Amino acid sequence: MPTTSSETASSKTADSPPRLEVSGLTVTFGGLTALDDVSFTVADGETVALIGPNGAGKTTVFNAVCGLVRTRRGEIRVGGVPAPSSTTGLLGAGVSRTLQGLGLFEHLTVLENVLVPLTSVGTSTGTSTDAAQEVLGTLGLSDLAAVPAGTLPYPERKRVALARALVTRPRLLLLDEPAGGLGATDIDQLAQTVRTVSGGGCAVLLVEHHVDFVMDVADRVVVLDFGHVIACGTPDEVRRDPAVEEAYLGVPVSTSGSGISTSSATGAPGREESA
Ligand SMILES: Nc1ncnc2c1ncn2[C@@H]1O[C@H](COP(=O)(O)OP(=O)(O)OP(=O)(O)O)[C@@H](O)[C@H]1O
Repeated sequence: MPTTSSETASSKTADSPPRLEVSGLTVTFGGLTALDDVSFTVADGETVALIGPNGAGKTTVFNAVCGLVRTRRGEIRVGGVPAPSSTTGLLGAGVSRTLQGLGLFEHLTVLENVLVPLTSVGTSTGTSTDAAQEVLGTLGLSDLAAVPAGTLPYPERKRVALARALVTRPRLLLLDEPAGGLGATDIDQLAQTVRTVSGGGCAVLLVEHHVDFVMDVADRVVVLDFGHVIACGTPDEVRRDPAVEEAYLGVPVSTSGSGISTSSATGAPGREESA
């Protein structure tokens, strides 16, 4: 069997607690079970991708980690202790996230947007500005620091949102569809940024439909379908898993090269494409 479910949905570090540990997470919305007994971990320096069809429960995992939805059962631990539920508590625990909708303050400048989380945790003005300028430089945004965020093209706005998530130097970074809406050059740059961040010891959990990007950056992939973990493993293991092909990736059309190409030309399959 190329992959298993929750048994191997964990990283292999035994000495220290995982940066993120999700155990038996169950979330319901009225009569709908959005997540059912979901378990996985993300270790320091590891990049784990959550993939699955639309409505599989990926964003609900993020919202549960951030205390935005009530969990019916299960436990979420960050660095070995129960995850805080407030924004400031999460920032204090080294947790940062981006949003699918970016959530930028469009009338504020790029620099002001990036300063927001540092203001929330009471970092001094000088230290904040230095940190913000540094992350803007890293992401190639220095020249845009004084520009209102709402006037920028989508790829730049997306980088601003990433800069805002990185400015606190997170130990756990949650990225919600970071490659969505980006072209090939921006995706390559994003992949390099993710590698640099995880190479510095940050645990990265990303939700993403862009399969090629996922297979490029992820150490492990957790596949959700209808709120269940149906597979977990390395990108190659997950690609070869028949259950994943059936639920999400579609029928393989080529097995040459380093991995399997899927029938999706966009690299962004959905539930309807796997029928
Ligand atoms: N606040 C909510 N109230 C009711 N149902 C919800 C709520 N949030 C999510 N759901 C439902 O829970 C299920 C999982 O949704 P979720 O957004 O987590 O899926 P997803 O995998 O992130 O999907 P997508 O890829 O489309 O973003 C869906 O059926 C969705 O309609």
